[in-house]
Amino acid sequence: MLALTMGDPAGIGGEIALGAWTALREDETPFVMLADPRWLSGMAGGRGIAVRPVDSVEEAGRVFAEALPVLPVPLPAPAIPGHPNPANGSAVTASIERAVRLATENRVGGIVTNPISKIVLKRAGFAHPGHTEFLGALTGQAGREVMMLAGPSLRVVPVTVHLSLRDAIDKLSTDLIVSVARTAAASLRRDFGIASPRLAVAGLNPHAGENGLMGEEERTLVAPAIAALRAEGIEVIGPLPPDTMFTALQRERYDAAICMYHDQALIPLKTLDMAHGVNVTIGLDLVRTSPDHGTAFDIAGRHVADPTSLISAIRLADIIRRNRARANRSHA
Ligand SMILES: NC(=O)c1ccc[n+]([C@@H]2O[C@H](COP(=O)([O-])OP(=O)(O)OC[C@H]3O[C@@H](n4cnc5c(N)ncnc54)[C@H](O)[C@@H]3O)[C@@H](O)[C@H]2O)c1
Ligand SMILES: N[C@H](C(=O)O)[C@H](O)COP(=O)(O)O
Repeated sequence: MLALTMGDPAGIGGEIALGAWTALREDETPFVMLADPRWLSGMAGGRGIAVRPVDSVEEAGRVFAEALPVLPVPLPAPAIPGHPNPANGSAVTASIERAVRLATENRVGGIVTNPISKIVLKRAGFAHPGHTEFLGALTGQAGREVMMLAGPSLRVVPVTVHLSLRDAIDKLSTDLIVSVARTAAASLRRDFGIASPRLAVAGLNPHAGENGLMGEEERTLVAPAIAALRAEGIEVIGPLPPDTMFTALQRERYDAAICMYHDQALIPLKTLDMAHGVNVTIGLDLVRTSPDHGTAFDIAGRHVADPTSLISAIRLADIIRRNRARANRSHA
């Protein structure tokens, strides 16, 4: 059993959750949603989908084939599609907190999060840049969390995440590149079952600096990180020119691309296959995945949102849960 959070109730989270339940109800990956059942029922009625408030994870397991089970998290204000309201921020974060608690108490095998709006939550007093950092704090493992986005033909791991480009470049360091890449290699082994992971590290500048002609960071920051990783026995190539490292031919050479900033990583991933991309938090004991898109306020309420990325996220959370259980058994 997995726990699915509510996300911003003015976004597409409810719609795609109903779509995911329809696709997965006969599957072996049941989930329970932590949300306001009245909000979900309002959306589900017109689509002939049943939503069932439940009191426990066990009850959720019993009803999953017939109805989308919901552990109630009441919304303080009405949810209007496309019009986010910071007054609902407390319920959005409560849903995440309860899901994490269920996971840390081993009542669920992992959590899948629906998209939140960072700016709306900030207006509601939320102190974290996004889920990734919030989950580190909630699990008592702050600083270990790393973002990976995984698609059918590419995995990317940004070294810096929700920062302006200027701040991201200032934050880059050899130590940070090494620690993020190390976490990625460990996750590829434990979560994705790749015994000898191959990493590719991107340069920061055009042409990966071209020997200092277009920037020094490849020589001063990235190359020393690659040397340190190789010294630890990790297979690494780079610094690669960022404009060509995502071609089909280049992608054959590695299992994950370590990227210097958010868009260097996420643009190729989402352009190649947004529907099947999944955001995975690696480095924590918690299993957490999420669709690779946001709240999509522009289409919320129209019932045109594609649930494929959420379905992929639920399936991947279950795969990671199983891979970790297998790895733990073989180490026992
Ligand atoms: N995991 C998360 O919580 C997460 C991830 C990304 C963005 N966000 C948040 O989402 C908000 C909106 O961000 P954005 O506009 O940059 O990105 P977005 O992914 O919400 O939307 C970008 C475009 O893609 C479309 N789109 C997104 N998901 C779709 C789906 N499932 N089916 C069909 N079309 C879809 C949208 O309609 C929009 O045109 C921001 O507040 C951001 O913070 C949250
Ligand atoms: N950077 C992610 C994306 O653009 O898809 C996203 O904002 C999610 O961040 P969290 O998982 O930390 O909320």
